Amino acid sequence: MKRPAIIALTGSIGMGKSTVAAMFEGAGIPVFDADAEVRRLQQPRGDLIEPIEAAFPGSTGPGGVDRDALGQMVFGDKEALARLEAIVHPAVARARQEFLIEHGNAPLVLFDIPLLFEKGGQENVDAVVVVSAPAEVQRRRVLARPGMTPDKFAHILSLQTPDTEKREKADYVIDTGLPLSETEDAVIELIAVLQKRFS
Ligand SMILES: CC(C)(COP(=O)(O)OP(=O)(O)OC[C@H]1O[C@@H](n2cnc3c(N)ncnc32)[C@H](O)[C@@H]1O)[C@@H](O)C(=O)NCCC(=O)NCCS
Ligand SMILES: Nc1ncnc2c1ncn2[C@@H]1O[C@H](COP(=O)(O)OP(=O)(O)OP(=O)(O)O)[C@@H](O)[C@H]1O
Repeated sequence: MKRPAIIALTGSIGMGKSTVAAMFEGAGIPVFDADAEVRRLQQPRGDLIEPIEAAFPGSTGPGGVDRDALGQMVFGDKEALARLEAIVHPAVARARQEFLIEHGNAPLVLFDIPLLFEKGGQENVDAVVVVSAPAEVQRRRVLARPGMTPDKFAHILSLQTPDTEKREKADYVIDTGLPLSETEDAVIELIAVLQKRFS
């Protein structure tokens, strides 16, 4: 059965996945955003509220999952993070399958998957795009975020496949250390290459 070519977009914290995914979307490519799906499912009445509250008492409230509180419970505790992932990731996988069915006639779709290499998902996609910028650019961007500390940043980095390894494993690398307009030009060029490759 014909299905869209699945392009995975990944990259480490602050490398620009969301920004580049928005560029693909702006160019008409359907985008599945794993992180946005997690946020949706963690909102009030979302499917993940009950199981997360049961596993992490006090981590939800009237506003849904309190992500700062939950982050404090899981970042720094490998066992707790694994328990959270076991709740969240199957729900995301289901939503991704539904998305694929919904866009069954598109030639290309983009899956924005922050933990693609960490979870071995690269086997199930047709091409992998990695967003990457110099480490000092990444650091500056991430430390500018509210609530981020050098320790938290270092810890999250330690959980993620190193950028150099991601670049090596990528089919295509998008440089996000450039001015936005240059990255956007590179994205448009890449879409043309992908359309040709998967036509
Ligand atoms: C723990 C939560 C509530 C913290 O939310 P918060 O808004 O504070 O942080 P945010 O989601 O922006 O994550 C910050 C950085 O940590 C990274 N990160 C998030 N979860 C993980 C993880 N399981 N392993 C490694 N890195 C992670 C993100 O890619 C990002 O670079 C949230 O990250 C979450 O629900 N994580 C579990 C689901 C998950 O694995 N999501 C990532 C892929 S879908
Ligand atoms: N050329 C560029 N490409 C992408 N992002 C850029 C570029 N120049 C500056 N930026 C800025 O860098 C930031 C990248 O953040 P973004 O949320 O896209 O990263 P992310 O990889 O999705 O992060 P996280 O893994 O933490 O969710 C944005 O504020 C964006 O405007």
